[in-house]
Formats: sequence, C-alpha cells, structure tokens
Amino acid sequence: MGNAFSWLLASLFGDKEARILILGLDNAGKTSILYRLKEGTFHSTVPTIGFNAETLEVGKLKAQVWDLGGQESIRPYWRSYFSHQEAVVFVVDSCDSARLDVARRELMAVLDEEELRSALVCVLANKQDRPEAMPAAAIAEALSLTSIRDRKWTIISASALRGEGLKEGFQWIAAELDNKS
Ligand SMILES: Nc1nc2c(ncn2[C@@H]2O[C@H](COP(=O)(O)OP(=O)(O)OP(=O)(O)O)[C@@H](O)[C@H]2O)c(=O)[nH]1
Ligand SMILES: [Mg+2]
Repeated sequence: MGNAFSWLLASLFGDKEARILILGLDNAGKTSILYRLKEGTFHSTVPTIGFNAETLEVGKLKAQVWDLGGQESIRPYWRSYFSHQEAVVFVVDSCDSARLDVARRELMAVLDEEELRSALVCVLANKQDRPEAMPAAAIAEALSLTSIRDRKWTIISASALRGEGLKEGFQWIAAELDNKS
C-alpha cells in the first residue's frame, strides 16, 4: 500500500525512477560511462568485479543504473539483475573489432531473456575518440541490430573520454519511456 501510494505520487509529480542496466564485454567502457554521466569527468577505472549502482539524472530522466562487470566469468551472473529493468544500455568498444562477434552473441542472449522482453535497447558505440574506431553503422551491422524486431533499439556513437553521445543515449531512453506511458 505504502509503495503503491508513493509510486502514484511519483508518477503524478514526474519523479519516477527508471531502472537501467549497462551491459557489454569487459573493457567496453561501461564504468567510465556511468561515472562520466554521474560526475561529468572521465575517471580511470579498474575492471568491475560485481557491479556499480548509481542514481543518474539526465534531463528529466531519473534512473537507477546498474553497471555490471563484463568479464566472461562474470557474465553468467548478469541475469540476476534482469527483473524490472526498463532499458539495457549495451556498450561496445568500437576499436575491438576482433570481439564484435562475441559482443553480438552476448547481446542476442540478453535479448532472448524473458525478463527483458520489453526492455528498450540502446547500443553505445564507445571510444569514438580513437582513430581506429569503427563507425556506428558498421558496428550495427556486425551486431545484426536490424534483425531486432520485437522492441525499440538504437545505436549511438559515443566517447566516455570526451563525454559525447552518452546523454543522447539516456535521452533516447527517456523519450521512449514517455511514449510508452
Ligand atoms: N579512448 C577511450 N578509452 C576509454 C573510453 N571509455 C573507456 N575507456 C578506457 O577503456 C578501459 C576500460 O574501461 P572501463 O570503463 O573500466 O570498462 P568496463 O566496460 O567497465 O569493463 P569491465 O568492468 O571489466 O566490464 C579503461 O582503460 C578506460 O579508460 C573512451 O571513450 N575512449
Ligand atoms: Mg566496469
């Protein structure tokens, strides 16, 4: 009852918190993106063992954001976080062409999960500041994004280092959530 009432108030006053997961292979830049958005600066990071969780406010979107470790041995634990998530931000290292196929398989496995069947998908093609970065269109093709038919998705060129493309990704999620409600 208390929860239902506070949710109603939150809806009325536009203070609903979305739940967003940041997923992707190790070294993609997930933690860098989370803290770039949270603090506005680019921090050095260490590989995430477990998760980081922060509340982010991007424009009018307020979200609980979970950044999970992407190492192969940790990926089986991702599914513990899948329930009640409105969106997945899937981060790709645009310079890591050798592992794009692994990234595609991991993304498709995530999209097959029942608990995430209505989650929005925003792919961030990160590290676009580097000269060897593949363009977002090539990454979209390598990830077979056009085969995704059961949900809204987008791909955005991004750089956690320069702070580019990140707000745009979260604003896209906010706009799509507004359309849904
Ligand atoms: N040049 C460049 N380097 C980046 C960018 N984003 C992240 N990095 C670097 O990429 C490396 C990995 O970044 P993390 O944010 O720790 O990656 P992660 O996806 O959280 O990795 P795991 O926690 O192991 O899953 C670090 O050395 C970052 O400094 C970017 O936009 N440009
Ligand atoms: Mg990390």
